[in-house]
Amino acid sequence: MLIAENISYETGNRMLVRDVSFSIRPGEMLVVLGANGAGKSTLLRMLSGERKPSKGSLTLHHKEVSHYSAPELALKRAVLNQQNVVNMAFLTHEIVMMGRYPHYQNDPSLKDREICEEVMKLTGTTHLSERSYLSLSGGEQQRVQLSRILVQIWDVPNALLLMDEPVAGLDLQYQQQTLAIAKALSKKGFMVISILHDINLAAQYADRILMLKNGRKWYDGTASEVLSTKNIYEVFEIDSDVFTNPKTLKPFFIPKNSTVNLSSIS
Ligand SMILES: Nc1ncnc2c1ncn2[C@@H]1O[C@H](COP(=O)(O)OP(=O)(O)OP(=O)(O)O)[C@@H](O)[C@H]1O
Repeated sequence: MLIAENISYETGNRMLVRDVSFSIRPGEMLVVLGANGAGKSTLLRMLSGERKPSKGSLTLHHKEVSHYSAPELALKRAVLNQQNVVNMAFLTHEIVMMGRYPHYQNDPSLKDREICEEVMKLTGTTHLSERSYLSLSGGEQQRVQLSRILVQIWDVPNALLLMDEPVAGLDLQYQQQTLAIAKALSKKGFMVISILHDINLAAQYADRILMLKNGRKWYDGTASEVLSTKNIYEVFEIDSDVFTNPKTLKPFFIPKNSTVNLSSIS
């Protein structure tokens, strides 16, 4: 279980995240929504252990995240960042195997190789295996990075999977596929926390949604509880209609035309 109690992050006299509390159990998928600059990535960096909260308590499986060593954390949680910079011409399968580094000393075992094969099949990247990572398209690179973090925790019970905009740059099929994989892993016992910008995808996949505004937790609940026209306006300053999808009974969001003043264009 991951429990955040009043965690804040301050840098240069600026509070980027303020007094956020929530918890997530194995089996749950939590989506974090909020406008640009709301503090979503900063929150995720605290959850991953990359940044230590300036205040508050953050425990993973009953132990403060900051008390885990880096190798210990690598065996408990995996992080898909917004940007993954790779400068060297690694082959795709080598990038994926990097996710297994925490699991072996010198050479990967048969199990490590089998996990990589299985995950690459799942993410539709097997055919890219022998290609140079640098020659891949943006969406293909994103799927390879997803594979890398999935192999890291594939065989770890109750692992924490953190994803910062995992569907950015993916086509419609792979957006659905990526979130379906994340959801299936949560049902298998993972704790999944993902930042998304697409409200309808959030409604479709999240067990719970955390809405952030100005670094604070604004709303926390199921899609039906938090995704209303009023709440969306408060958090994103956008007018919308929110209907109930008759098939899924989940909220369905349609934005209204932007009210931005375009007179300087005409
Ligand atoms: N090291 C830093 N020093 C000062 N300000 C920072 C620092 N890192 C982030 N910020 C600011 O903190 C705020 C929150 O940033 P963060 O990346 O967490 O937002 P976000 O919600 O993930 O945004 P986006 O949707 O644009 O990715 C932003 O205004 C950002 O400019």
